[in-house]
Amino acid sequence: MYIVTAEEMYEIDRYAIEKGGIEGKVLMENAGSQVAQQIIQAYNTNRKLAIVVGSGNNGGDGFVIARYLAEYGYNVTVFQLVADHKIKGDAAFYKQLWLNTSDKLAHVTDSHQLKQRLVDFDMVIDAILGIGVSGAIREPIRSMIDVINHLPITKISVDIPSGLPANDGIEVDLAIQADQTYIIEAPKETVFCEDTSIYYGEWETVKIGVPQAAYFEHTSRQRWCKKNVRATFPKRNKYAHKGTNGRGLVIGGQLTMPGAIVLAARAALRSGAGLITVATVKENLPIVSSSCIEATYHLLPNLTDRLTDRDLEAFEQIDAIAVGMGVGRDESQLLSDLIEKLDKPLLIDADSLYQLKPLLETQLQHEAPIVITPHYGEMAMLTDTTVPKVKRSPFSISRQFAEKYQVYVVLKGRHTVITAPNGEQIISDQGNAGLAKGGTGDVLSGILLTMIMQHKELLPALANGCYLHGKSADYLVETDHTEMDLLATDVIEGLSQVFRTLS
Ligand SMILES: NC(=O)C1=CN([C@@H]2O[C@H](COP(=O)(O)OP(=O)(O)OC[C@H]3O[C@@H](n4cnc5c(N)ncnc54)[C@H](O)[C@@H]3O)[C@@H](O)[C@H]2O)[C@@H](O)CC1
Ligand SMILES: Nc1ncnc2c1ncn2[C@@H]1O[C@H](COP(=O)(O)OP(=O)(O)O)[C@@H](O)[C@H]1O
Ligand SMILES: [K+]
Repeated sequence: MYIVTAEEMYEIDRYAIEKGGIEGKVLMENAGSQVAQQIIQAYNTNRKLAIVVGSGNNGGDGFVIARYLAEYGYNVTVFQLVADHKIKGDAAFYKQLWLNTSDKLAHVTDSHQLKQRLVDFDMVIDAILGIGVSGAIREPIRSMIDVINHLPITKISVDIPSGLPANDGIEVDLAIQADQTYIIEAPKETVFCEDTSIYYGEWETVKIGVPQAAYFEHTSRQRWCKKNVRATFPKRNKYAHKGTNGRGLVIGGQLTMPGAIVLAARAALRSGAGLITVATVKENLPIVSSSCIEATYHLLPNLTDRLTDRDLEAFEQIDAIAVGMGVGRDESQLLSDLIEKLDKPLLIDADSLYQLKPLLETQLQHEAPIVITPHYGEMAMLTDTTVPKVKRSPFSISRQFAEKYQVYVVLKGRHTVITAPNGEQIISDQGNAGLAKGGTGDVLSGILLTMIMQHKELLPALANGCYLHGKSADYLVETDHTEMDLLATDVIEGLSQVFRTLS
C-alpha cells in the first residue's frame, strides 16, 4: 500500500486522467460511490444523515455520496457551507445531479445556524475540506468544524478529516475529530504521525480506479504488509550451513548493562543468524555467556578504546556488525574504528548514536551500508531538534538525514519509518504498546542484524525485521501476554510463531 503527500496525490490523479484516460468526473463518481458503499455496509438506513460540503472536490465527493445514500433509502440532507459561486467544475456537476432528484439542500453560512440544524441528526459526513486545505482554517469554516466536533453524533470524514494537512511537518490548526475516515485511494502521511493519526479515528481506503503505474511513477513511500514480507523474505536453503546464514557481531553490554547485549544476541540467533559473536567486557562474560550459550565471545578491555590489530583480525570473518546496545555514552574511538577500519554493514543503535553525533561533522568513511535505529529522542538529539518536531515530521526529518549522510534510518515508534539513502521509505506499523518497555529496541537491533546478513537488498531487510518484531508482540498480546506484562525476552520467543505464518 502506497502512502502519499498531497502533491503526490494530485500528480497521481493527473496521471489517471491524462495517461489513464479516466475523466475527473468518473474518479469523483467512483470516490463518492465507494465511500457510500462503505457507509451502507457499516450503518443501518434508519439513521438521519447530514452531509456537510465545502467548496472543493471533497465537497463534490459529498454530493455523490448523498445521491447514492438517498437512493439506498437513507434520510439525507446536504448542508452547503459556502456560497453557490464557489462550487465549480465537477463538484458543481454533482451538485446539480443531487438537485435533480432531491430538494434537501440547505445553505448554512454561520456556525450558530449549523449547530441548530444539526441537532436532529444521528450522523454527519464531513466533506468540507480535503487535501487542498492550506494555511490556518478561515471563518466561518473554523467555527463550523468546532461546532461539529462538539456534537455527540457519529462523524465520518471523506478522504481526510477536514482541516488536517495531508503532509507531515505542518502544525495542526483545527480539524474534524472523526470516528471513521474513508480515505480515497492512498493514506496520506498524517495517518502515520503520532499527533495527527488520532484525528482519523478508524480508517479504511477506497479504490477509485487509479492505475498502479501512477503510484510507481509518483511516490516512493509504502506501508509494509504480510504480502510484502512474503514476497521478499529469503527462503532457507536446504543445503545451508551456519556460514551461509550470516556471521554477525554484536558489540555492547558494558558493566551496568549486560542485558542489552544478551537481548540483541539472542534475538539475532532466534531470527535465523548462523553465528553470533558477542564482543563485551570481561567482567560481564559470566552473566552474558550463561544467558546466551549459543553465541561465541570476544573480550574487550572496555567499549570505547581503539580496536587492536587482534580485534580487527578477529572481526574480518564477520558479515555484519551491530553496536551500541549498552555501550555507554562516553566518547568512542571504537565506533570510529568500526566505521573507518572495518568495511562491513554496520548497525548503530542506542548509546552509539550519541557517539556517532560528533562523527557526523566529518564525512563518514564507510563503503558498506550504515543503518541507524534511533527512537524519537535519539533522532531529536542527532538532528538538533525537539521530540515534538520529530513526531510531527517523521517522514521529512528521516528523509533529510538519510539523504544528507547516505545512511539507512529506522526511526522507531508506534509507526516505524524506514528510509533508504535515496529517500525511499517504508512504514512498519505492526506492534503495540507492550513494546514500550526497556530492551525491546535491543531485540529489534538483533533481528535487524540478521535480516541485513540474509537479504540482498537492505530496505526490505529492515522492513522485514521491523515486521517480525512488531508481529511477535502482536501475536503475544493476542495469546499468552498483555500489553502490560510483555517483556523484551518474550518478543524473542514470539518470533517462532511469526515465522510459522510466513511459510
Ligand atoms: N481528480 C481529483 O482531483 C479527485 C479529487 N477527489 C477529492 O478532492 C479532494 C481535493 O480537492 P480540492 O483540490 O478541490 O481540495 P479541497 O476539497 O480540499 O478544497 C480546497 C478548497 O478549500 C478551501 N480552503 C483551503 N484551505 C482553506 C482554509 N485554510 N480555510 C478555509 N477554506 C480553505 C479553498 O476554497 C480551496 O480552494 C480530495 O481530498 C478528494 O476528496 C476525489 O473526488 C477523487 C478525484
Ligand atoms: N506504543 C508502541 N506501539 C508499537 N511499537 C512500539 C511502541 N512503543 C515502542 N515500540 C517499539 O519498541 C521498540 C522500542 O525501542 P527503544 O525505545 O530503542 O527501546 P530500548 O532502547 O529500551 O530497547 C521500537 O522498535 C518501537 O518501534
Ligand atoms: K473531509
